[in-house]
Amino acid sequence: MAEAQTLLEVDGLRCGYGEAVVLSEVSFSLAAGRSLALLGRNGTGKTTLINTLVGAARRHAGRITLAGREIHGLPSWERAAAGIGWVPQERNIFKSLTVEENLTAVARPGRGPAAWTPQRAFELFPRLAERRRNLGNQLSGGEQQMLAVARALVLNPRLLLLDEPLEGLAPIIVEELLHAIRRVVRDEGLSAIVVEQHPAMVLAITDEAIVLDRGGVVLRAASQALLDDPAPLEPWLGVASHG
Ligand SMILES: Nc1ncnc2c1ncn2[C@@H]1O[C@H](COP(=O)(O)OP(=O)(O)OP(=O)(O)O)[C@@H](O)[C@H]1O
Repeated sequence: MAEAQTLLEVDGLRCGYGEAVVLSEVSFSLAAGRSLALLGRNGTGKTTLINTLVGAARRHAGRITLAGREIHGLPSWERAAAGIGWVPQERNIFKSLTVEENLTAVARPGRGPAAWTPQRAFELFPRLAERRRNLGNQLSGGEQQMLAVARALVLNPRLLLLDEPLEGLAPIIVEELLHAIRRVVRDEGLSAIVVEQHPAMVLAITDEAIVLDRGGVVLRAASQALLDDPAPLEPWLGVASHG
């Protein structure tokens, strides 16, 4: 089998905020069509890593390469144009626009029948289709999260970054979101990095996992292997590795 093409390469990344260094040396790569769970205890720098990939935190050293192109010197909007789709923890949707306007305002044409359009996003999230004329500020937290994911999808990114997409949501919504994310990353093969503190759910929808601690990557393994035997997670996530 031919080796899958590398989509994202992070090499010797040192990053943080201002003068503060949160991650001292992070290196990993992600092949096209693969998905990665980004795990780690509270405050280990998961969000900082995502923010550095999109240009919202400070890179002190190291390289970030997307599809062979160095992007670490580019401003955020150029990274988005290069194919990075970002769903931040804060779900920054437009609250004074309708659901539909949130999608049409940012949609960018993709290639082929699998390209994401507002219509396809509504098929993925029927709850959003029902609320297409509602304003962003009339949505529940779960619906806002679905809209944030849908908005990232209609930009037709090459790489989707989801920062704790399940946090604080009701169980029924978590199920719906997981189902949708699985469809997008597993069935349709969109490359993705999914941040989570609690491994069980995210391991079930990703191909591989890395764990951050002590300023770098302390573990990398296949998600299925960690589901079968979570023991390697124990030193880094403690009891969380069971849940
Ligand atoms: N804007 C900021 N300015 C300065 N320091 C920050 C900022 N945001 C986060 N930090 C610090 O960076 C460190 C890593 O935080 P980060 O949010 O990346 O961790 P995390 O693994 O995503 O944690 P969580 O699971 O709680 O979201 C923490 O010590 C935090 O206090």
